[in-house]
Amino acid sequence: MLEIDELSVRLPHTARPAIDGISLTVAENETVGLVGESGSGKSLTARAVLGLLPAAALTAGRILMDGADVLRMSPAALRRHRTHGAAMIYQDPRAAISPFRRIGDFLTEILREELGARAARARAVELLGLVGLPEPERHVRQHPHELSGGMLQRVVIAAALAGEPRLVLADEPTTALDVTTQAEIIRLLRDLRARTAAGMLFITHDLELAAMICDRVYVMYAGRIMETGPTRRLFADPRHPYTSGLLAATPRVSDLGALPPAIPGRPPDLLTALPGCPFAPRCAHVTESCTAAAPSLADGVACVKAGS
Ligand SMILES: Nc1ncnc2c1ncn2[C@@H]1O[C@H](COP(=O)(O)OP(=O)(O)OP(=O)(O)O)[C@@H](O)[C@H]1O
Repeated sequence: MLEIDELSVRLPHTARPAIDGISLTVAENETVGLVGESGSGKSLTARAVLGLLPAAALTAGRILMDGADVLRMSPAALRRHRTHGAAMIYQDPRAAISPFRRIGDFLTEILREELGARAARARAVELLGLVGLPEPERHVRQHPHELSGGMLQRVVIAAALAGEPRLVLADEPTTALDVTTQAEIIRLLRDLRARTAAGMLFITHDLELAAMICDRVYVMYAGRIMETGPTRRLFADPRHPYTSGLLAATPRVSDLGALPPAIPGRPPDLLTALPGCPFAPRCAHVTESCTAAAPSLADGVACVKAGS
């Protein structure tokens, strides 16, 4: 359904591409994780899929959605793509919905043009029921401040589902929520997956969270895919030192206050060119060949050591 083919995105006044030749697929009914630290290019990838890159960005490669290239769509095709093709669930529901608008108006905005006011309102009520809100008829008349963060995130999910999109892009959809609500939203997304044929690209910095919901995972670093594979395999047998580092650095309650080992150093910014493997400066297994040229993704891993 979604096939990203060698996508590169370069932003103005930068020394290297923010997205550097990534290839990625999502099939119908599949949930795929895109995992990595802040700044690795995850959100930019989602924006590219929606055709929402900054105007000054230079792109190469293709983003095929059911065979049509998003990077070459007409404005009319793009508009259609953003409701029925791919829809985004954003991180912070309070930032996504204007505090002055009723929930019903927020939802019908997307539907009114196609369905007319009456049918749009009925559909809004139906959608609120679909995402598990207890009193849809009442909620359409309410303002955002009358709902909790978790309820509002359900409204945002309902809005994303309004056009029955083929693909849902979920960008850190639970980061702004407390842990109980986070678990409820993950359960809802899993449940919706069983009831719709939509595929999902689930973006997170949290590998554990990705494991709860994703069939496959892509691990991204400095605009490149470092490793990819079925979630279970990736967890049981991480092959790239970055994946192992991310897993080891995930805090667990059972550690009883002991801090997990962090990956030393910071991810690189966009102002320095990186001739070799972008992870090399932080990698415990670095060899001379790592800094000479960036290893390409072969057999699911982009690493000289893991690939040998
Ligand atoms: N509109 C923009 N203008 C300039 N730089 C940008 C723009 N959008 C993103 N970037 C830069 O591109 C890089 C990738 O950003 P992106 O938001 O995709 O990362 P991310 O992995 O989603 O991180 P986060 O989890 O913090 O959102 C970062 O270095 C960021 O500063």
